Amino acid sequence: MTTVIDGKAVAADVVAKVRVAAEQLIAKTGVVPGIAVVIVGHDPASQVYVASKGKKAKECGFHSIEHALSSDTSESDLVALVEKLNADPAIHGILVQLPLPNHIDAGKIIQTIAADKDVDGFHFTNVGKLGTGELDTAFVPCTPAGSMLLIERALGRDLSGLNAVVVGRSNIVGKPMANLLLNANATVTVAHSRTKDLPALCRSADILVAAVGRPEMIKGDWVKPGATVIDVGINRLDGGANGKSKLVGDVDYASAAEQAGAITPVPGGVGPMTIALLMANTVVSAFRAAGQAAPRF
Ligand SMILES: NC(=O)C1=CN([C@@H]2O[C@H](COP(=O)(O)OP(=O)(O)OC[C@H]3O[C@@H](n4cnc5c(N)ncnc54)[C@H](OP(=O)(O)O)[C@@H]3O)[C@@H](O)[C@H]2O)C=CC1
Ligand SMILES: Nc1nc(=O)c2c([nH]1)NC[C@@H]1CN(c3ccc(C(=O)N[C@@H](CCC(=O)O)C(=O)O)cc3)C=[N+]21
Repeated sequence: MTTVIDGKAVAADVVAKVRVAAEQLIAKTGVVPGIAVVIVGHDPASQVYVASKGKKAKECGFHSIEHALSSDTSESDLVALVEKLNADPAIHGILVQLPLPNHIDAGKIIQTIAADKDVDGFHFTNVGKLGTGELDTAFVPCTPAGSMLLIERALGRDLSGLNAVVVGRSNIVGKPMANLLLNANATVTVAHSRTKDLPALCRSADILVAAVGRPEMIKGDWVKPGATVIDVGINRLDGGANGKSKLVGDVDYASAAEQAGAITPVPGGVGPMTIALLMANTVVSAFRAAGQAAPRF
């Protein structure tokens, strides 16, 4: 039987733990975890994510602020805002929603965020710590960290001896995902647009992570029977109910579910975990700022 991995339920568990941790920190030290989300421009999908981040932050008992800037905001104004947030003791986590408008150098903005408030885990310091296995003091990017929690829950054992294939090599998903799997002792292959015979490579995977951005690209006959399939893809297609767009992953769910041992749906898989791990990283940051041993998630 195929297990459908319920990312929504696991995310709700994580959020509940974050809330308890925040209450304990507040009771002990008076420090209230604070998160600032910055959005530039009016991309509708980005606005949806930013709204749900604010809502979850309130659920966790955090101090939560949002800066919505117009799409013609200059790079120097954005740098100045990030520097102000870096210096604000009430803020423990800063997230600048990506993508940014073309006239702003996203890399420059990311490196301006103080590494100890970089709850996205995109700053060089955090990338380096993940690469060298310093996970106790790193911030790990939320989507791969959330995917890893789902993998651990689905498999319930150490990953030694298992083959993992990550399709996609972006800095925000594919590469950090590969590093996490390697840290967990899986044997990892990272595939991308130049990979030869991707279907055959995917068929070798006990753990298959799809982070490609191509709707339903990975078919059932690319999936090894019994494999754990994690679909990171979020693709909006026309033709949903009531003229709305329909959300699909990078995996052809219907055919892949026939082969997989466990599989994440889209929506309701990795997406909710991303937001839950953002809350987890923020509460961890607040514990560190207060000089307290941080909880683990
Ligand atoms: N659930 C969530 O919380 C999140 C979901 N996402 C979703 O995950 C997906 C990936 O995001 P992201 O990593 O930012 O995307 P990017 O566009 O940055 O990276 C896509 C990767 O896929 C590879 N690729 C593209 N086409 C193919 C192909 N035909 N065969 C093999 N590899 C291919 C690219 O290869 P190359 O490097 O050679 O170009 C690249 O490495 C998207 O659907 C995005 O919306 C992203 C972030 C969070
Ligand atoms: N600095 C930065 N950090 C990010 O982490 C970041 C970002 N920029 N830019 C955009 C991507 C994308 N992302 C998602 C978050 C939640 C869902 C999510 O909650 N998805 C729901 C569905 C939501 C819907 O209906 O649209 C689900 O899959 O069930 C999806 C995608 C975070 N990202």
